[in-house]
Amino acid sequence: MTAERSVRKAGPARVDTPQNPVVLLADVDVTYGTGSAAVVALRKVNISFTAAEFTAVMGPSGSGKSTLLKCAAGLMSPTSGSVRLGDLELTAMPEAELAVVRRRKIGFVFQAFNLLPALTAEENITLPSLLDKREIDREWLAELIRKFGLEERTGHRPHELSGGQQQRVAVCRALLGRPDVIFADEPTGALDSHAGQQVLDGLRTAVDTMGQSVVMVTHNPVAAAHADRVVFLADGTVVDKLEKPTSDAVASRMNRLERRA
Ligand SMILES: Nc1ncnc2c1ncn2[C@@H]1O[C@H](COP(=O)(O)OP(=O)(O)OP(=O)(O)O)[C@@H](O)[C@H]1O
Repeated sequence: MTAERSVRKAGPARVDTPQNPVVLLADVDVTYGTGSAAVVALRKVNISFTAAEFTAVMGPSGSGKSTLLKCAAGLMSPTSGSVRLGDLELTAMPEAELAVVRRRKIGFVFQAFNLLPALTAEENITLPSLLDKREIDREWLAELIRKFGLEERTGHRPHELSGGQQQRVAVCRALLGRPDVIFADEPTGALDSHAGQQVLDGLRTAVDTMGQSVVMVTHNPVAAAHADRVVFLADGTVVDKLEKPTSDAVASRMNRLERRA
């Protein structure tokens, strides 16, 4: 059986949540290494992410943000607990099946853009769909290019684009396949504030007008203030949440956590 055909449905959810979550982590623990070298990176994390919701994940260095993102995106398996994407249980799913799930259902945006230098902006945007032998929705592609202000740049290669334009290409690439969720790891970390603002506005628009679920790790309170809520981690545990965050409120909670760390 091909990996595509064998992507399994999970059993009933173990945790009730008010809305149908796109991603649900239940009792997730992650320990790196063993014995005296063991590092506990996540402890009993319970969290869900829903459609049309923009979540920022914050916390001091080493608090477990990247580990949380990797588990939620099926890039690593937790030591124990459950990670569900819709009705798919990702833990213990064989890697070949996970790769298909990631390709079809998850969009990624990284700090370092990760564009292929030899390809034009448009080729970078369409590459994952082509590799997956999916037909390109040309209308959707044109709409994304327009929304992200890249009409004059589709034929340019990454080195001919500004950092902000490169990241907008990466966001379009993530959105083209209409993923269930987009995970963004410090998407504005390498950008100046104006370029960062454009990328964040694009993600915000994707949430508001396309019902996209976006989960973003950031160190920047101004970036986090674009989200609907901020989840704060400390020592591998969710210690706080802030709805409708302002950058001042986020900065003050982060100060408190950093003093504690
Ligand atoms: N591969 C690994 N092997 C051992 N320990 C690891 C590994 N990856 C992460 N850790 C440890 O797990 C903990 C959580 O790391 P993680 O990278 O998730 O934190 P973070 O909040 O993303 O940090 P930062 O903000 O500095 O990127 C840290 O103590 C880190 O040293």
